[in-house]
Amino acid sequence: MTPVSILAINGFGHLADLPCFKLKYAGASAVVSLYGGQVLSYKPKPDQETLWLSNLATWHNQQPIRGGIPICWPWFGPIAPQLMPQPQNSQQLELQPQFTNHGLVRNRLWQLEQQHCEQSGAQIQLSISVNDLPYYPGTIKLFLTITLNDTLRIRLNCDEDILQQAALHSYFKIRKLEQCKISPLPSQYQDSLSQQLVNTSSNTLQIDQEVDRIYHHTEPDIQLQKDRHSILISQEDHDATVVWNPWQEKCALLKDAKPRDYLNFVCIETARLALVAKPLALSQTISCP
Ligand SMILES: O=P(O)(O)OC[C@H]1O[C@H](O)[C@H](O)[C@@H](O)[C@@H]1O
Repeated sequence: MTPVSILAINGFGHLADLPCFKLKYAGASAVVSLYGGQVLSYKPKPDQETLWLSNLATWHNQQPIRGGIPICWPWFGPIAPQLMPQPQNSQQLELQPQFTNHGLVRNRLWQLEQQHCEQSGAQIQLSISVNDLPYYPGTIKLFLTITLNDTLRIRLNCDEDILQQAALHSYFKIRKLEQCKISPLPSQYQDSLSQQLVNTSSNTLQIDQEVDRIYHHTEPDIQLQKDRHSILISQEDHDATVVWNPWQEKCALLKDAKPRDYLNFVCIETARLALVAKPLALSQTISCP
C-alpha cells in the first residue's frame, strides 16, 4: 500500500500563518496555499525541490506570492483593452480602477472544495468565485485541481463561455542557469521585450540574458534539462508557453526577490492567451523521470 495523506498546515517556510495543505504520496510531497490557489513546493523525492519560492515572498497587503505556481486569470500580463470597461466620459475615465498584472485570483483566498486520498494519488480541489470581472456582470466560479502521484498535475477549469486568458506561471528552481536547456520550442516567438516576432534556427533555449518570450502553439511536452535532473512539463488546452527570466537589472527591481535570484529560477508558463469566449481546462503536469 502506498502511503497517501493530505494535511492542513498553518504557514509554510517564512510565510507565517499562510493556510496551506500538504499532500504526500509515497516519498513525494506538494504544498498548496489557499492564498492564490498556489502550489508552493513540489518534491518528487524528499530532497528534490523542483519549484523556486522567493525568500522575500510575502502574502500580506494583497501581494501575490513570488514563486511556486501562481495562477494568472482571466488575463495574462496587463489587462487587454477588450476586457476593460469603456468609459463614457472623462469622469468615468478618472475613476477607472487600476487592473493588476496577471488578473484577479493570485492574491485572493481560494476555498477547499474536496480532497481525496486514494492509491491513485492525493488530490485536492480548490475553488474561487469572482464577481468583479470588469467585462462581465455575473459571478464566475473557477476550479483548481491538484493531483499528486508519480507526477504533479495542476488543472484550472472554468466552464463558462466568457473571454478568458490563463497561465500556470511555474517558477522552476535551478542551480546552474548556464547549464539549463529548454526544448523543443518553436523556431518563432513573440518577444515581449521588443514587441517583435523573432525567428531562430534552434529549438533549444539556453538563457544568457533577459528573456520574456511567448511561444505560440508549443508541443504538449517540453523538457527542462537542469544540472542533475531533467523535468518534463506536459501541457493541455494551451495555445502558448511563456518563458521568463528577468536577468540582473530587472531582478534588482523586484521588491520580493534578491538581486541574484534570477540565477535560481526560470519560469515556464503553460498559457491560453487567445481572447476567445470558451470554457477553460488548462493543465500542466510536472514529472521528473
Ligand atoms: O512581476 P509579475 O507581475 O509577477 O510578472 C512576472 C512576469 O510574468 C510573465 O512571465 C510575463 O511574461 C513577464 O512580462 C512578467 O514580468
